[in-house]
Amino acid sequence: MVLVNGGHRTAQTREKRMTGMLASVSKLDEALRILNFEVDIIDLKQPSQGALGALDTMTVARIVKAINGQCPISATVGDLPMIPEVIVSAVTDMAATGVDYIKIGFFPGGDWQGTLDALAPLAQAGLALIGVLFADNEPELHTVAAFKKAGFKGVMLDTMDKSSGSLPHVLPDDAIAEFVSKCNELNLLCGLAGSLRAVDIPDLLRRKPDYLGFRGALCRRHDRTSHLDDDAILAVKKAFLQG
Ligand SMILES: O=C[C@H](O)COP(=O)(O)O
Repeated sequence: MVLVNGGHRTAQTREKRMTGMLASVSKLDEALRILNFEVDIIDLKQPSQGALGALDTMTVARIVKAINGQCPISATVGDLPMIPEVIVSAVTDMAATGVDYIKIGFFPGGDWQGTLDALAPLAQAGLALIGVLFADNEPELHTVAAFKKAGFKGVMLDTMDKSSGSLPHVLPDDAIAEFVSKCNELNLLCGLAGSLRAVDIPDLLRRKPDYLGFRGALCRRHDRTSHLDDDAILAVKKAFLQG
């Protein structure tokens, strides 16, 4: 079980093995609106700024205060270069907002190991860090062990190029299965995302990740930079229930 912020918010238990729904939102009114749909994690990001575009920390802090522990919250630190001091600074700033999880994209190039080494003390100090690997960047799945070693709480697979299709289109099923099983083996929270559509949900649920993450599928015309759409959100919720 993962307890954060003194344990008043609890991520789902590994024993339960139910897949939760992570919903990405970009502003306070969207966060309050998605709360009504009883999602499992509210993920704060600015989709117009990239795959893991960040919201400014003042906005994040305001949303954390408004949600007031009713749902776990994650936030991204942006599409940043893999320079240890740049990432550590962004993570430290984001941690001050009180979010439960901080998502860090591991983009091609740069100093991955140096970044992990620099983040390890923050993880040891209690920050719940989630590494994000990109399925359309030929992810080396053996790197999952390095996240565990650095003290990360979990790892997500997402896509960088949102026009490249949904995760099951860019990564073969056996690679997705291998990723989930590697995370389980290492007792890391495991998330799958990447332009997922409601039709992708049943097959991915069979892999039993801890979370499936969505932005585009929750929006008008499946446009991740557009507004949330209640019918689209309900279609995703329904696919979860039927899966
Ligand atoms: O963390 C999940 C992402 O926000 C997924 O965004 P997307 O569904 O538009 O690829």
